[in-house]
Amino acid sequence: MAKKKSQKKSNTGSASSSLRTPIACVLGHVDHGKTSLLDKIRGSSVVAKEEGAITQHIGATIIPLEAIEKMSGTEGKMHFDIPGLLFIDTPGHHAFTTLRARGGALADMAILVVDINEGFQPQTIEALHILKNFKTPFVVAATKIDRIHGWRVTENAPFLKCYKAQNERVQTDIENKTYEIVGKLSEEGINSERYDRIKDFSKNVAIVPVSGVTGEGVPDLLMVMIGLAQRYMTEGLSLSVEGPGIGTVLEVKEEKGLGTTLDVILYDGTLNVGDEIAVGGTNGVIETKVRSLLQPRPMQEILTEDKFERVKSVTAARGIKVAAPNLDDAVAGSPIKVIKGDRDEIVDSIIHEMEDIEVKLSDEGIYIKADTIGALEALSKELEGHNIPIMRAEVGPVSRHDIIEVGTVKNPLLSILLAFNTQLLPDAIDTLLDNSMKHVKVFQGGVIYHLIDDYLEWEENTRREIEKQTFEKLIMPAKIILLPDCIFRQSNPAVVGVRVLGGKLQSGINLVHLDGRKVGRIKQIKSGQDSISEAGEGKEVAISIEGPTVGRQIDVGDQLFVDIPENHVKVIEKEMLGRLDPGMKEVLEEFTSMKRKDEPFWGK
Ligand SMILES: Nc1nc2c(ncn2[C@@H]2O[C@H](COP(=O)(O)OP(=O)(O)OP(=O)(O)O)[C@@H](O)[C@H]2O)c(=O)[nH]1
Repeated sequence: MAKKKSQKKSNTGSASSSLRTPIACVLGHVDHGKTSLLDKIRGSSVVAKEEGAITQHIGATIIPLEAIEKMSGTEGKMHFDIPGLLFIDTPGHHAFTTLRARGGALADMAILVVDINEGFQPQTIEALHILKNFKTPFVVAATKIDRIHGWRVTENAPFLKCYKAQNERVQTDIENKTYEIVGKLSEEGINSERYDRIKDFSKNVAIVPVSGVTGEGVPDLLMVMIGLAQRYMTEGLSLSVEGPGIGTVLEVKEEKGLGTTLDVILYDGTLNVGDEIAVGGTNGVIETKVRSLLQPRPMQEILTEDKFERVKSVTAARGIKVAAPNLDDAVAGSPIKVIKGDRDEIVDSIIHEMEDIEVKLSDEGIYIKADTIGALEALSKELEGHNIPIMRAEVGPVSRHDIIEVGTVKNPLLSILLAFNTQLLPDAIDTLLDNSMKHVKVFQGGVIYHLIDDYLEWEENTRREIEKQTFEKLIMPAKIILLPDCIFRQSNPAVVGVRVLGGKLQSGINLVHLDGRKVGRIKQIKSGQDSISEAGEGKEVAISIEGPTVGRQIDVGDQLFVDIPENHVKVIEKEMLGRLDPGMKEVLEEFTSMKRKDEPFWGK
């Protein structure tokens, strides 16, 4: 398992007292049970811990170690320094990629949710690629085990305990389905195993069978996560509680009576009311002062008028709402830092982090836009995987200017804009309707693989259409022989019976002898009384040829080629060779070798 980037070691207290709560995100395919699992994790830990002890934060929930130990029945049996786990409340890869910190993912670890009955689906793979790109350690939760036919429910029980209580068929079913997931992960270059069979967690991804509804396996899942964090990530989790606060903006939200506020995950240091802060905005870095820090009121006080409780100071890691002036332009996913020490350096570091987009750009390619840096990166990585080149990548809504830029791209397959999770501004829509922008195509969507699939499908169809138009105009190879007893007219035009020996004979084209001498142009092809435009291999037809006289320039038994122009040969050899039938290919080879006898590079 990859380690997170190491962070500055804390200089306060012992290692154990300075470990912060690891931040976890839940990812996976639509409907595979992300929300249910998160709810279950929150719900069962509320049960496990006495009322009020579980802390619901802004945008996140902390599951304290004590609650995890109680659920799994491991209290006092093992020693952990990790204080618990902080789960980001919004599941899905959009949240994951938006939440950035230190140029990577904010989440220290992740749960990849896979419905055990459905297995890997497109978004599972997409999520896996994102986790791989960010080098985020993860655990696979194989959900919906309670849907396996014959499953005996033992609510919220550890997995192994309830696994033993199942009949043999159910056990075999789980084994097989788990190994299907192992197989899929292996295709992606990842070793994995059911968690209880893993000896070295640094080399294998753990798969924990769970139910987000009946709760089996949830204690095991949490234990595995705590264990992983404790054993492999402690360096990245060291924390200077007393240092200036650093966090990531989860959401920019308008709140009644408070104006624009920021929901922030504070992952390092302390944030106080009155602190000066810097945060990334659409028009540069915003510098402002914390007016208030707010957290949700405890359950029992929910009926009071004010839904938030004010606090003076908070320390990492936790979710908190920040109220301050001038936050309207703040951007979700941007860093937020307490200004202490060198102001310019802090502002620069925010600018740098906001601009630090890892997208490989090409000289020729499509345009992409997304609502956040993380989303842009995730999209670009997936495009890279499909070998789709990107010329430009930007954060923000699609503007008129963007459409005009795309409009300058001449290649019809690349005058494309993919807008991921971001809107088209009204002037962009107007511009798209303009006649001069007819070749510009915009794809919009909120699911990366849908967006890419839509584009690829369109691209394939358009490419085929363009090829069809090009190929329809091409003169194709053909070789014919003049048949005996079929001279219908000597000349002006000569009308003769021929058999097509190979290729496709078209009217309106020129014929040459096998040595290249010119013969004349086919005026018409007739099959019986019908005039036809082309004749394939084996067909016997009558053709009228302008130019030659039978008995002089041509005669019975002569074999003739269609004279293919040089630029047509180029296109056929480059683009169509794979699609030519063997007879046509053979004729093309004969024809080009005749042409290349004197000019080796003819048609190349
Ligand atoms: N029986 C059973 N049903 C489950 C389980 N997990 C989820 N479901 C059901 O599956 C459906 C989808 O679950 P969600 O938790 O909403 O899935 P999700 O991945 O969050 O879905 P999106 O937010 O739409 O991506 C719901 O009807 C859940 O009740 C499970 O472990 N067991």
